[in-house]
Amino acid sequence: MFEFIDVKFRNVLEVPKLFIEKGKITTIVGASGSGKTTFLKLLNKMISPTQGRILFMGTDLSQIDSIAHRRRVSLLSQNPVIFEGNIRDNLTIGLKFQGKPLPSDDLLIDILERVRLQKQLNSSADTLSGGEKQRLALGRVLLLNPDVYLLDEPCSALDEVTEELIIEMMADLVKKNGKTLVLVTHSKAIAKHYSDTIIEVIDGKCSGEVHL
Ligand SMILES: Nc1ncnc2c1ncn2[C@@H]1O[C@H](COP(=O)(O)OP(=O)(O)OP(=O)(O)O)[C@@H](O)[C@H]1O
Repeated sequence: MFEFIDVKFRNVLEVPKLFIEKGKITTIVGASGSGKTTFLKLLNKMISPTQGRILFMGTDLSQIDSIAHRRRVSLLSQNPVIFEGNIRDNLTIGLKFQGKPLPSDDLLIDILERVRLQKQLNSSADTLSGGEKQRLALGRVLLLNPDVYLLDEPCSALDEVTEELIIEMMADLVKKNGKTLVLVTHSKAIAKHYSDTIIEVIDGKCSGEVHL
């Protein structure tokens, strides 16, 4: 689905050759500051290579409209923004930006269940804990229904049990709905258990698949 050819981004990240497969789970591991977030940002065209090329379904990303691309490839950042307002507003804000019709409350409640957030749609979002905010933001991305999910440590504020449930839910989505997941995680256990491919970034260099 993605192919990296001699890619560099400034002196931050170097990816000589790499494939990311459609319909699979690819996990990115590496030390803090090694370049994992930069890798995800290249995939959804938030930044562009300063050298080399990235192909998406065979087309150079430089030839693809950035906004159209981000509708197909959604990035959930490490510290997602939670907007003023209630849970419903926060779930639907992405759809509103995209000019898409708003879903029924039943669908929104189903999304909250999938991200294991036991809150009412009308309750305020700013009093949520860090981990609850993470799950709310994941719910927002699920509603956008992209082809590719780029999740940057989506469970960093969650306990192990909830983390497992959330990753399990995402893995199910990949299997049943043919989605593609690229996941940054610090958990080697999660990486080992769920990944089809594990990629390690070491000091800004990403040389392909590793076996943990
Ligand atoms: N646009 C940029 N220009 C220059 N340097 C950058 C840019 N973006 C990030 N960096 C630097 O590149 C390095 C890698 O950053 P990145 O956020 O990709 O790391 P990371 O592996 O995701 O870290 P963490 O696990 O702590 O989130 C950092 O030292 C960061 O300061």
